[in-house]
Amino acid sequence: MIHARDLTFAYPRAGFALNVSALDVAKGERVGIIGPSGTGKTTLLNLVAGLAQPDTGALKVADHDLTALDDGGRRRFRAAQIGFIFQTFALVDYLNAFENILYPYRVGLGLTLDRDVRNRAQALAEACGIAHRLKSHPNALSGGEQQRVAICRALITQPGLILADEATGNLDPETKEVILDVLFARAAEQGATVLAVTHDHDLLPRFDRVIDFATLRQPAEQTS
Ligand SMILES: Nc1ncnc2c1ncn2[C@@H]1O[C@H](COP(=O)(O)OP(=O)(O)OP(=O)(O)O)[C@@H](O)[C@H]1O
Repeated sequence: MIHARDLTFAYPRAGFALNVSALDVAKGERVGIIGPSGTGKTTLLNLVAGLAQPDTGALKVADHDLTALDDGGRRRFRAAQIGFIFQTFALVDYLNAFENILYPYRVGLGLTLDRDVRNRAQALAEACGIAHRLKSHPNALSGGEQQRVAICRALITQPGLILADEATGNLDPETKEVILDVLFARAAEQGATVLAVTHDHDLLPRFDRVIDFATLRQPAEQTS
């Protein structure tokens, strides 16, 4: 599902350079990524999602060569393939929780919002314990509730690849387990792959494989 070779990416002004020599994740695998803050884990997820373009290297995701796609191609790839749970949630303030879950259908890109999708949104919200909050806007929701809306939004399109950036970081231990159950159950139903960054070592036994980010990342050249 994911094949990366000799990927490099830099934020020159921040003096940050990422170098991933090889990353391979099979279809249906549930892979956790651990590593210290600021080392580039989110940056790697952004590259895999096509939200950032590698400076050099090869990157194939779901049979798409991401280095060969233009902006529009990457947007269509994301809509069709990726569910991204952002560390900062990235909810839309002026939409309520239900509308936020359905957001991928607002931005078009060939997705059709019908009754099945609405029913799926309702079922996801119920499974995540936020069905009673669906009329509320993000600023009226707790951090944990916002995070669960973000998780439902990532799952609503039934993506083949779920990218999760600290997806349970704002949840209490019990809710964390419930939400991971929902995430993994939905992924299993869809045969989806999960690549999840986490600082939560209690959750690691639940993954098929855990990658220490340091083993992916070769010593970075300072670009400043
Ligand atoms: N948009 C940006 N512009 C410039 N520098 C950035 C940008 N985003 C991230 N960086 C820098 O890139 C480096 C890697 O950031 P990244 O968020 O990928 O790390 P991380 O390992 O996910 O960290 P954490 O575990 O704290 O979330 C950091 O030094 C950060 O300051």
